[in-house]
Amino acid sequence: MEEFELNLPTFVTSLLSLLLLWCITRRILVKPAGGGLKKLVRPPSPSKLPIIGNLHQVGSLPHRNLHSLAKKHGPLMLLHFGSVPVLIVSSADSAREIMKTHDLIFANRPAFKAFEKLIYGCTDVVTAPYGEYWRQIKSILVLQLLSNKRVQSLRSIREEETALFVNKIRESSGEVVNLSAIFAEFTNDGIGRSAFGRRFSDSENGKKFLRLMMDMMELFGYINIGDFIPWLSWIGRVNGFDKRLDTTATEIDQVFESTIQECLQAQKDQNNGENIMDILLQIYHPNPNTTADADASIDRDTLKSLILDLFIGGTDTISTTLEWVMTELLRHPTIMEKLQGEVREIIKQEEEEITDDDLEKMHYLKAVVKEALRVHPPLPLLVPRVASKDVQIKGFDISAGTVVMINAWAIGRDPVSWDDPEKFMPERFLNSSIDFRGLDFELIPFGAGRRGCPGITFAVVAIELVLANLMHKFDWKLADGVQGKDLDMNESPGLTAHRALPLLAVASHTK
Ligand code: HEM
Repeated sequence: MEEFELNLPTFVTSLLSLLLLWCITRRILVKPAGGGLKKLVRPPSPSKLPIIGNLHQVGSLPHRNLHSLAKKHGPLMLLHFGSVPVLIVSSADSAREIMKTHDLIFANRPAFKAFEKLIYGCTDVVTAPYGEYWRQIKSILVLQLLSNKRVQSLRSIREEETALFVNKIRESSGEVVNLSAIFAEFTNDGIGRSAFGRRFSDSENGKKFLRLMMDMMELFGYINIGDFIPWLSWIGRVNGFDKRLDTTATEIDQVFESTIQECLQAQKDQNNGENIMDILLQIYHPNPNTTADADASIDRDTLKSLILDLFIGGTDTISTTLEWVMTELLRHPTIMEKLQGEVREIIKQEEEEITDDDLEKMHYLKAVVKEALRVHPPLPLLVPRVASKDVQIKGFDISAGTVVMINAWAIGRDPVSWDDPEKFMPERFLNSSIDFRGLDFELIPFGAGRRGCPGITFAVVAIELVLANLMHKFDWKLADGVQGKDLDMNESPGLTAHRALPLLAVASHTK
């Protein structure tokens, strides 16, 4: 009988090969309930490169590049950013599947390093993992800070800031004004006053905070290779990304600490009008005589991260919307005239204040804002979600851990949902019930479902009020004789899609 000899290298090699084969087949084959092996059906994918996957196809304006890819591969497309599977959703139908039918499975957010470092370990509403903690802080945000009652109570701040902003334009009547810069200052000061009771542009600390916010938004927009290819995360240490994260996080915290101390002092001196920081300090420190330090650090971090959400959510998005609304109106003078006609018909006197009740009567104004949000959603890819378990979407198998990006920019231009989608035509909304509150998936600039934006009312009232004032009090034309058709329409890279070039226009006072 031939003796069986154990050849160790051959045995180890065979064992490893079998193990590898098992891992590979396990990835692509699963056992269905009835037994047997079933091949997983993945959404179509463009071809990818080793290691980086499809990262090279994303470019600096991902919503545009992904839209072009989706035209070839379909409204559900599977890409790979390094080793991470990323599902790109580009139709209303597929978005409904993600944010309504399977909303719970897609209620999580991916944990990117920039979020973790800059937002106190993802302790805020935007980036917190789905679960009990997120539910608690979202309800604080929704019920205490962004409720209709609160939005109403912040009305005087909104109106005062709008009046200041109108004055600033009036003073530069006949001269070129940089509307992009004015909109950014307006939203920062509005949120600054609502959050801390003071205008940011007035103090050194405030100016520093604004600079840090800009750094933060830039860092959020940066693709950190380590988030997608973990074994390359050392690159962040070499290229300075990690250092920038650390420095920005430390500086933001210093500004927060001194602002909290100022607010506590102002509370003691009773010389502060109620603002969001005060409300948060009351929630976490019911006894006004105890200092915030006495409490657990999570409370203090949560407080800071909730304030950060107001800035992340409520400044860039609102100013970007205003920038694009005015861009479209300057490109379409007939639409601007029609809108001015509506506003001036409702508010007859030049010095009359525009109230929230007046806004309710301005149907064309609402249609103009909707149309601008359709073609220029400020967050064109919304905020990414992640699948918490395996699920089937429209017959395709999606694995747990897949990141999901919903291309609201592409959905707003989908000819399946919209006639003449490239045309700026507010009239399409006049006899339509389509709204942006998360029920109509062809128009989702604010997302939808559990993780949908809680700041819609806050944002929309601010945008409508500014726009109504701009239309009521001024006539507008583009600066330097630029014709509407020649206006640069490029977007800048980053999380929010601003105009690449500032919007320059000339206002003249209405007679
Ligand atoms: C034009 C203005 C705004 C736009 C276009 C916008 C858009 C969005 C989008 C697309 C999301 C993600 C939704 C999803 O995943 O389904 C979101 C989430 C969020 N927004 Fe807004 N937003 C705006 C204004 C605001 C304002 C004013 C605030 C607060 C003051 C705010 C606070 C938030 C928060 C906290 C979340 C996270 C919700 C969660 O993950 O549970 N947003 N927003």
